[in-house]
Amino acid sequence: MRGVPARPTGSVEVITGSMFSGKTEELIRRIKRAILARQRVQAFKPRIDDRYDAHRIVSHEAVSVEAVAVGTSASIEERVLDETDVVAIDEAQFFDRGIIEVCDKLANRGLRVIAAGLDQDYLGRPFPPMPELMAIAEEVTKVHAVCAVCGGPASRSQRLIPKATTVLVGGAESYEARCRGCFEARDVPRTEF
Ligand SMILES: Nc1ncnc2c1ncn2[C@@H]1O[C@H](COP(=O)(O)OP(=O)(O)O)[C@@H](O)[C@H]1O
Ligand SMILES: Cc1cn([C@H]2C[C@H](O)[C@@H](COP(=O)(O)O)O2)c(=O)[nH]c1=O
Ligand SMILES: [Zn+2]
Repeated sequence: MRGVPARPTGSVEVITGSMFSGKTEELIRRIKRAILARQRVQAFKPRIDDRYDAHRIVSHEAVSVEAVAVGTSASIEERVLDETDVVAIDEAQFFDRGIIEVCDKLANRGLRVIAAGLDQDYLGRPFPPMPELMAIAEEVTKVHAVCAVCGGPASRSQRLIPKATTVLVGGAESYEARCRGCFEARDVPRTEF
């Protein structure tokens, strides 16, 4: 019949924002709704993020769902089963650039891909591969935390400890959410020394 797609249309959804903005909570909410709709969901997280649980995606409020920890984007592609409807990925900023093609391919196969990750690093720079993932996504949701300094909507992650590497896994002991005005792009906190 004319106008009726031959296969289900896949899509890529990105949930992004600063730390503590509710990205993981929103990802888990979408996963739970998909399961309620009897869709088959596979969830993944990067192996590097060992903060709370190796086999679960866990929010800062300790809400969690089961997930497989993988080291590379290729391992996600290898593990996706034929019968899977939804692929959910947390901490997408920690994956290699291949994650863009993997998400694109899965969506082209008809799957719904939902990826959550930081849009900016501790200096306020775009956090690869998130910008490209956002570019190929059908839908991008930006969520905001509460600024730890002024209480306004926070879009940035302030690093609180003096470490000048892009990757530094951590939580509230190492980072706080800040708005544009309160954020300071620097490696060493002024108040610490
Ligand atoms: N500054 C903050 N702003 C908003 N939520 C915060 C803040 N600090 C802690 N939280 C908690 O973090 C939760 C969001 O956690 P989570 O979904 O894991 O965020 P993200 O994945 O974006 O880091 C909120 O529901 C709230 O309880
Ligand atoms: C800003 C920034 C963050 N990280 C790390 C810190 C956490 O382990 C994750 C973000 O987790 P969340 O679920 O968004 O709270 O990323 C980093 O390695 N480098 C950075 O610049
Ligand atoms: Zn502020």
